[in-house]
Amino acid sequence: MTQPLFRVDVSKEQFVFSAAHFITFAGDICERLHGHNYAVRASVEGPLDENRYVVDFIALRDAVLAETSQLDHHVILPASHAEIKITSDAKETTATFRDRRWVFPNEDCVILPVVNTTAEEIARVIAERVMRATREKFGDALTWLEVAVDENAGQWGVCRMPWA
Ligand SMILES: Nc1nc2c(c(=O)[nH]1)N=C([C@H](O)[C@H](O)COP(=O)(O)OP(=O)(O)OP(=O)(O)O)CN2
Repeated sequence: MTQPLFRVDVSKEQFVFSAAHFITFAGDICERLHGHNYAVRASVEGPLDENRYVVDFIALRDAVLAETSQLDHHVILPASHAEIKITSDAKETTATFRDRRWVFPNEDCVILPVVNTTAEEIARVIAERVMRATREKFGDALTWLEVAVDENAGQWGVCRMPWA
């Protein structure tokens, strides 16, 4: 008989983070700076442990919250975009795209290791960081971790990472 599959999902009001960003699309269209109230859901699949848990909801919740809290009330900028260039001095962070320029106080910015600050890429970064933070506690038996980021009331970017 096939074994049942188990999963836990955490999707909390506390995970909502308000942040500003802009992306490029269709080659060379660069959005204006704008904000979203991003929502986040995280899921983990695997066998049940001795508690009959996949993982403890609370541990997963706290690991996700640690990441979303760092993004709340910040401008999210891409570290690896081909044309959006980010530089920082002691005080300010400057983003440029061709002849456009945005200048922010350093403390208002979070620069993520992404090509474009899409919901999919933000989901990947959160997933990588949550996996790193929980790997020791959750062990090796899980099959995958998924993080979903909602940019605008039902527009989700989702990243599923093998628990390898
Ligand atoms: N697969 C993806 N598609 C799009 C993404 C994304 O991250 N992944 N992102 C965008 C833009 O960021 C866009 O700004 C989305 O914001 P939204 O407010 O939903 O766009 P609208 O222009 O329709 O704004 P309204 O205020 O709702 O009119 C696009 N696609």
